[in-house]
Amino acid sequence: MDSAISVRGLRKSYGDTTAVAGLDLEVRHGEVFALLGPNGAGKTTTVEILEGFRKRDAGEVRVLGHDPTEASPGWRARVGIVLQGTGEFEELTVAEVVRHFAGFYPNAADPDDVIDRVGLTDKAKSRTHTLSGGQKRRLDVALGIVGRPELLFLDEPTTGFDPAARREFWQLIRDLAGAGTTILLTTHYLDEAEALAQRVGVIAAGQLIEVDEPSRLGDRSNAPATVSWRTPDGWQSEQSASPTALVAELAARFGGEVPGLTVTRPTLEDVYLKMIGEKA
Ligand SMILES: Nc1ncnc2c1ncn2[C@@H]1O[C@H](COP(=O)(O)OP(=O)(O)OP(=O)(O)O)[C@@H](O)[C@H]1O
Repeated sequence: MDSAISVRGLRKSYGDTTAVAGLDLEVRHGEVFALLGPNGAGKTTTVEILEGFRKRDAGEVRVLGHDPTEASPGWRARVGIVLQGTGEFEELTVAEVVRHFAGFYPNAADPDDVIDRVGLTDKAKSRTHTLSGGQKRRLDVALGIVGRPELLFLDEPTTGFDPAARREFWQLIRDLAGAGTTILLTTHYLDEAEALAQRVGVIAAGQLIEVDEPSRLGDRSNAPATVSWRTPDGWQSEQSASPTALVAELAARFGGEVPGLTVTRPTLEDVYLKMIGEKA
């Protein structure tokens, strides 16, 4: 089956600065794919090329089967983009802005339903300049999904959200994914990538250096575990490739409960930081 996004050898420079240096990427239909990478790695440049907002210097790009530089209105209607900020509509209410945007699409969702899904029903009659930062981001999301896109681009969607709002937003993303929407997410929150994405790709210095499921990235699932426990002299830890055997041995040694026992493996953040550290 064709990929929703297919990129081969993508390159883009700004003067002497190489932003994207031969990047390859495949995003399957219906998956949530998270792009991770440090500041300046080339994520925004890549995503804006895929959205048809920037021209590339070289490489092949297909988004829903089309080259974004030749974007037709029909293609645009199938692609949802969550932009940051709706400053020009400050005097309109939330409901008015969402209805206005719904008018751009041939097959728009019901605006009231979209407002409800992003949790802004209480604010539907408020002017947008009175919204909090997190509420403005929810409105941005509403505008990105009102056209019922097949593919949704989300650039750092939960920056500024409180923890409860983030969980609600994650549920919205899961609902959209469950309904078959393909989602390309950029985020600096590793827990967000882990919670939402089937696969994550790490960009460093303009190239995709690894792609895998979050639980397997950097061979994380095979990494040694750290087993820690308390002894009369203080804490002790040991790295072990077979932590179950070590825990059994400790249980025998202590004759039952091992004081303060924890078994941990590297987190997604641990493997990610190691990966981009090696690349730097
Ligand atoms: N319009 C521009 N003109 C000149 N240089 C640019 C422009 N846009 C981006 N760059 C440069 O290209 C490189 C990649 O930037 P980009 O915004 O794609 O990174 P990013 O991975 O999205 O970073 P962040 O996580 O900080 O958003 C950086 O060195 C940046 O300074």
